[in-house]
Amino acid sequence: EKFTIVQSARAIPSRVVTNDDLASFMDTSDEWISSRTGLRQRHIVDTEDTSDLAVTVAEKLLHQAGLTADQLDFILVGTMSPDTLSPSVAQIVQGEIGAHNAFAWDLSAACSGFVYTLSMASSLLTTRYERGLVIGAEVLSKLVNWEDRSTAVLFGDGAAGVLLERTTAATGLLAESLKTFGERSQFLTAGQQQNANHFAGTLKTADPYFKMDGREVYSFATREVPNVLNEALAKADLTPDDIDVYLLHQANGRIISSIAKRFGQPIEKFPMNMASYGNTSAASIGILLDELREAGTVHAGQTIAIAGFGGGLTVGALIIKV
Ligand SMILES: O=C(O)C1CCN(c2ccc(-c3cc(CO)ccc3Cl)cn2)CC1
Repeated sequence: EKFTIVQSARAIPSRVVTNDDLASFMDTSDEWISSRTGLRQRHIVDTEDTSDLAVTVAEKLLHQAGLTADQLDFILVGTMSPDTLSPSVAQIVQGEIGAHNAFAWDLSAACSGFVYTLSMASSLLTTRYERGLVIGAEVLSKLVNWEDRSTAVLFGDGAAGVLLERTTAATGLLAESLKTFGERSQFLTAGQQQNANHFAGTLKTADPYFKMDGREVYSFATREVPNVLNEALAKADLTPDDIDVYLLHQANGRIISSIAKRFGQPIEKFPMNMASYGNTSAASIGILLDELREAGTVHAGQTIAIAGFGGGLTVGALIIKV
């Protein structure tokens, strides 16, 4: 399905929190965190909320493209950490930038959020619309229990996105494989809200913070990511060698290494930047893509694969001709 990635941009909070910063108030260490996860630091907001980061991304994309906001047909935001349930982050962005001709909504697919949202945008561009934004934006620091060292050390805040335009060129989505395993949803949860309505019976304890069965999510990712990559490649009639670079959700360095090994591709094709950002859920692939486009590592003419995996439990892969 034909689209071009016209621009990419990212918005990263300025505050850096290192592993040692965490160790100063939590029973953890730089050695444990970096050896088990590959993370060395993360960016944590001061007063910005998710929509502030998303607005910055949208403004950068329009400025870089020399476009005005009213030239957009849609704004889609993948997030699991919205400011509010209503308005959505996408609707706040639409209002803030004055995209009078764009419809806007959020999509919630945790760490597969960018992949699922890009797939949705591709469908919009192939059927009816000309131009839109796909943004992944997260302030996961609001969902973290900062006394739970097993999860607090893993996550970071950030946003990134792309400006997409319909095209007649042979670029865009070649194939996809999106899968959801709801029966495993309890292995990675966050944001449960309390309902104390007048008629409520016994209230279940609302747990607003991240809870993760790391072993279950780890094994899920190493099993299911190769499956969706292989399925998408088969649909595109391509082999793993045909892919120039694999952009995987930046959750954990050891997970990406084991996926690359199982998938039989050199680790050089799996760039990683989680050391700098931590796990930023729906923002992670967009941040990596923007950095790699800036460095020229990802450029026109290549065939790339992007894959998300995590909460839901969800997993998904897109094969894209850039
Ligand atoms: O080595 C250890 O003891 C532990 C072993 C468990 N680890 C994990 C496990 C899972 C995740 C993870 C999280 C999300 C949520 O966005 C999505 C996708 C993944 Cl694969 C991150 N880390 C950390 C080090």
